[in-house]
Amino acid sequence: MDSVIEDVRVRKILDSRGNATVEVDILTWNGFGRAAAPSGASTGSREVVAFPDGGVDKIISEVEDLISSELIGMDAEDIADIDLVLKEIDGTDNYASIGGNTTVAVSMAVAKAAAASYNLPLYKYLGGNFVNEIPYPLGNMMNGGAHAGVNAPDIQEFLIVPVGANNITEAVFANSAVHKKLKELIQTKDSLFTGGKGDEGGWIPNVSNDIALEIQAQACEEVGDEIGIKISPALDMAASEFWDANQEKYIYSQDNVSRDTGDQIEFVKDIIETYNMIYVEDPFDEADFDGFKELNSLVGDKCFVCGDDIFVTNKEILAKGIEMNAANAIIIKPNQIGSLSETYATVKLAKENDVAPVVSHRSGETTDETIAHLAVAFGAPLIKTGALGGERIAKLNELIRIEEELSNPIMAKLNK
Ligand SMILES: O=C(O)[C@@H](CO)OP(=O)(O)O
Ligand SMILES: [Mg+2]
Repeated sequence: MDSVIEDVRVRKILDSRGNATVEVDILTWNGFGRAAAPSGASTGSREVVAFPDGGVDKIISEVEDLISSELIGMDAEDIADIDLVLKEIDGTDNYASIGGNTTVAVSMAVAKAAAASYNLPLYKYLGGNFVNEIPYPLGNMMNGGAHAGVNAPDIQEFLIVPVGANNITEAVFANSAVHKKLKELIQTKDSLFTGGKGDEGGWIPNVSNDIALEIQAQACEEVGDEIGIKISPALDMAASEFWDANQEKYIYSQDNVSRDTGDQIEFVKDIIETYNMIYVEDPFDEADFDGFKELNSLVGDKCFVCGDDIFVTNKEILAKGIEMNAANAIIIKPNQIGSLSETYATVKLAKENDVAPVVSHRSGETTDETIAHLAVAFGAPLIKTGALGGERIAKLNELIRIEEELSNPIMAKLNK
């Protein structure tokens, strides 16, 4: 009764890139939930469709009433049933008619409304009373590729993990200290540096991939020494973006170098070993399960080899990855798959097979803080949600609040 849905509202709002996205309100007898969908720039080809032709305007004019007439009267606690209803309304297998961004915003708002109906925070409603692990934040320090402009490195994201942090506050401030340090270090290498930032708040330096890697490591070391905790470098290469299928090569335009798959395996392995990288995401094209498998067998004991575009939060595709031992971590982005229950199914399969779920933002975000709760509820060891910028700190500051609420919080175990 408390959680029976009484009203559904869908509105068009801005995302951090200035594009339109949907925000959904769910009102129950005794609660309220609001969630907004993010958008990617370097998307995997097998992600569900974000919006149909006609975009958010079509959702408001044609789909909102359809959804609200089905959902009003249903119990927000029945999230899986509601997700099925959304799938039926859509009628395709990739949310092509009403958009995975629409369905995921509804699905997350429903979960938040259910939690609020019982006066519970979302992480506790979904994860139970015993959850107490806080994920380490993968902080975004420098941007290249699809998240930056011309003359930037080809590697999309130079990330860090403050692995020695004892709590989330220490962790997020370590990340912001490295971000500040990098501004100084970039200035010594790039005389034309304007202080420009990419979509996720990392700096955009006009330097080679190698120099970016060097100053990333230097910043981790210097700040780590200053504050007395270990900080490890990490990457999201988003290699599908610079894989040339015709030439069968990875094209590093900034360095004037191209590498075939064998060279790429060597190159990435060398980076991981030289810089003690704790995490490398999408080091190969999304179709290259063999490249992933090879790298994972070489470095998987000391480094998270994480699949994003390759798995697109899809349980069936992850099952193939598990069978091949292609990765030991998976990016979890609810809008890649279109609903909370499908997201959970993928997380469950990952955890059952020792594949670490890494809950993640998108490059186009809003101030929605839901993924902070999902990361804690799912027991994710890592959360990827930038380091700075209003839409990024919305999640980080929510983690600080969650940690404060927990009676015996501990940082997650990374086992690397
Ligand atoms: O590649 C990624 O992991 C994400 C987020 O960092 O980028 P996008 O949202 O553009 O896919
Ligand atoms: Mg990625």
